[in-house]
Amino acid sequence: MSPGGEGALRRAGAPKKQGLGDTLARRCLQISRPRARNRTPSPTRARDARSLSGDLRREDTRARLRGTLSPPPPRPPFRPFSRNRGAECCPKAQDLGESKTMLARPQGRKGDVASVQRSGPPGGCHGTWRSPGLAWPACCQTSPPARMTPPGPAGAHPTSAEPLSRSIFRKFLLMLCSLLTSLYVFYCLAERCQTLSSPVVGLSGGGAEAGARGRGVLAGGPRELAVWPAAQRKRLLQVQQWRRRRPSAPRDQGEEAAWEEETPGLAGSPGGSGAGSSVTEAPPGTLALLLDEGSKQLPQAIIIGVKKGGTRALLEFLRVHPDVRAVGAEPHFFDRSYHKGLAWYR
Ligand SMILES: Nc1ncnc2c1ncn2[C@@H]1O[C@H](COP(=O)(O)OS(=O)(=O)O)[C@@H](OP(=O)(O)O)[C@H]1O
Repeated sequence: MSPGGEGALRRAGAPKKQGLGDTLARRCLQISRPRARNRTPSPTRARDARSLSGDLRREDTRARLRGTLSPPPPRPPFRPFSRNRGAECCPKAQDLGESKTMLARPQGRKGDVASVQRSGPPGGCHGTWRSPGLAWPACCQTSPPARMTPPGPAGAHPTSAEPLSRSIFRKFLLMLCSLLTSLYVFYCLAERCQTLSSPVVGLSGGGAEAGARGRGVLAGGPRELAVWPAAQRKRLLQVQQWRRRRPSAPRDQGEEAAWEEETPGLAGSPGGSGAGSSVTEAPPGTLALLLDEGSKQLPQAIIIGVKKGGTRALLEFLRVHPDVRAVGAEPHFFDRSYHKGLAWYR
């Protein structure tokens, strides 16, 4: 309304209204007129604004008493996963009929309460406040709502008991899994140790049990043989072959001696290597072979070569054969230790 609007109305002879509308119009004119000229705040304008808001409140109260203004709608019952959760949180918004506006268009999926929570303001409110002339409700700015737990019996805010128990349950599950895993690893290690310590016992194979198995050296068979180191495995195979090739019966002295000549290093023991043999009855070279001590025989072949002539490679190739037994390092007998004699060389 223009500054001269009131005078024009009076000149036109309009009846002077003493109601609230007239008062409001006059107040508005009084406030807007100096604002157009001078924008500096003055105590008079502040007083006018305060009295205007007081008038508005009084008018609102009168209207309520007269029943012209509808009473605020009742609050809906609590629904934990309802879309109107923002409105429940913000009773001010509900009073103003803005509950739908507050929940309009969250950033996440439609109806997703979690996404609605995420799209709220830093104060913790659920929705997006779309009314330009209204400020955020006080409850949204001061008290962010707890998660989707229902309120307590006294109507208090929901507590964080449920997430706490869930995290404890998760930790318990994690601990249980780690405990089971460590137990399984421990069991596997124990079984492995047991498997490694058994072949010496299997060598004896004494009595009827060994007889039932025939002439096997290892009680556990190839499974046990596989876990042994390569050198010992080869020794065991040698012993096994020696036992197979050895004539069992009848054993006359001549045949035995001939066979021992044929297989030096493996034979040469009066102890029985037959079906009922035990560790004590095994040929003397067997345990020594298993313990990698050697049988103190002179070599049957010697590799001679110049430095960098590939002698090491030749030795390794020959060592692969189960019937060949070679020394680990170069003995250097002929050039360094010849004076020590053949006893040392054996
Ligand atoms: N089959 C074959 N063909 C060609 N070259 C071979 C072969 N076998 C071994 N080599 C090479 O021989 C070198 C090692 O020889 P030696 O084992 O006699 O060396 S040593 O003197 O015993 O240390 C060593 O050479 P370098 O690697 O230069 O030291 C081996 O690579």
